Amino acid sequence: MSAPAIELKGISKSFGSVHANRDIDLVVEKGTIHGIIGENGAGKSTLMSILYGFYQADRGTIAVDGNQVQIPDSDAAISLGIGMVHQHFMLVEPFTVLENVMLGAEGGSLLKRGRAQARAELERLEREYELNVDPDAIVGDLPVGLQQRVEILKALYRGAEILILDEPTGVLTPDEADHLFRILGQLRAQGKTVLLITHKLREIMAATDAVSVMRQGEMVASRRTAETSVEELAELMVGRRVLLRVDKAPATPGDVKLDVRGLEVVDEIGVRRVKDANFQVRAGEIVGIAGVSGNGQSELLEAIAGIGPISAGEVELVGVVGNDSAWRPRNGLGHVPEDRHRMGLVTKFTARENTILGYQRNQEFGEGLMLDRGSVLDTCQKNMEAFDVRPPDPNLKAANFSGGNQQKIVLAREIEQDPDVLIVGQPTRGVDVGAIEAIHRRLIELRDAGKAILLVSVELDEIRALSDRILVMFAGEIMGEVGTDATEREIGLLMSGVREGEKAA
Ligand SMILES: Nc1ncnc2c1ncn2[C@@H]1O[C@H](COP(=O)(O)OP(=O)(O)OP(=O)(O)O)[C@@H](O)[C@H]1O
Repeated sequence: MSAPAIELKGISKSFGSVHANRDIDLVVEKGTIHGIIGENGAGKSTLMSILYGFYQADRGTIAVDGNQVQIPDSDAAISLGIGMVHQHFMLVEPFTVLENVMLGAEGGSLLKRGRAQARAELERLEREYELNVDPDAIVGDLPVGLQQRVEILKALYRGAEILILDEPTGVLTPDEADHLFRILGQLRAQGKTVLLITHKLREIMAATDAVSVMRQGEMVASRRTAETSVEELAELMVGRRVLLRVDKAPATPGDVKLDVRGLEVVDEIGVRRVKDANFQVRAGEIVGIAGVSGNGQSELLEAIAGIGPISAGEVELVGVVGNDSAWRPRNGLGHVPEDRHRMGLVTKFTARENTILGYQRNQEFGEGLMLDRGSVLDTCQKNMEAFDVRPPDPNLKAANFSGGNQQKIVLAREIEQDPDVLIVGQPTRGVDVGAIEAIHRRLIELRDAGKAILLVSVELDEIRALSDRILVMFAGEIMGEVGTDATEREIGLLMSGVREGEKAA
């Protein structure tokens, strides 16, 4: 048997007092897809960053193909055949696909190939791995699924034999995710090795050969995928049994709290993103909006939250305290935006500062221009406890929390303000199974306490588990409403733009 593609021994890494990685051993066999799972903040991204030369381990050794190596920077990783597909792509948007693939590969013999040869090589890679993208397309114009392919092509162009993917499906539609897994299968068939970080245990079960589990900086288990189950993996990750379904009593809806009438959103180039949306959300119910991402849900959510344009129609918060002011967060409307980096957090600010983002004018945080620092700190600590934010350090910059813990900071801020109406976009994106259980339970508690909740999620399972009624959006239009007993197929048809009566036609 050949040497493992990667063998890590005793890898440790601390950031101040945080032991992000403790004495980690890991063996990844060549020609396999190896999953890495673990709670938010378990240390997965840190470990992969060490392997890619972003961070240096404090202790421990790395062997690639049986040879012990040093990886001082990402150039060293690339020359060892290690490629990384980042969660947030590192592409130059105004450049073409070909230019992006060539960029940074200029140094060595790669550029000497010249542009024509580079194009030929790119086209060969595209054919070999089903990675079709137009080499002359401008990267900024491509949807995220295709941008991700460019990242993969870029790594392969540099000769990657080992590919690290950090939560690659978080931003993809289900079709794009399926295609990605076909590509990963092709890579494996050609003898390449894939390291896949994901929170989606179903993806682990469907796509990987082996899986390793991290918890609080340690590697706690490795399994062959065929010999484990979703339940066992969930328990290994969080150290306790996890309820993988949501228990809830039927809703008892009260008065209408959110009334959306004839809402239209037209974007700056004249495309109707939301078409004549009409619906209501009552106190004590969760209304879910299902749909493949990019079908107008984001624009709808932003229009209702008062941060996106409304071209026609009305959004009324009925009988909600302070509804006369234009300042939405004080009006009893909480908003968890879909994109926590763009809208939910200021990553340069500390967790404490992020606790009052958008709420800084609330009286409890001080009068006029004077902030009551004690009260802000107290709220931050309470929020961190309620949502199990790790580490519970109010003075840590938002950027230095793991992705899932950043999400918890945003959720805590919006939910703990006790709004009458809560609109929530992708609440569990990048969040681990244990935290998903807690977030789902909290949303149900809020519903049962009489809050009106509008939920947008591209995870159909999540929509079905939480919602009392489901609206399905397609191409900006609400195609129909279904109850919680609707089958996946029924919802799937509406999601692809087919109404019940239209099937025969
Ligand atoms: N640059 C940094 N400075 C300080 N602390 C950091 C830094 N990078 C990571 N950490 C801390 O190290 C720990 C591990 O974080 P890491 O991002 O590796 O977790 P993760 O398993 O990838 O989590 P997630 O699933 O939420 O993305 C966390 O407690 C995090 O706050």
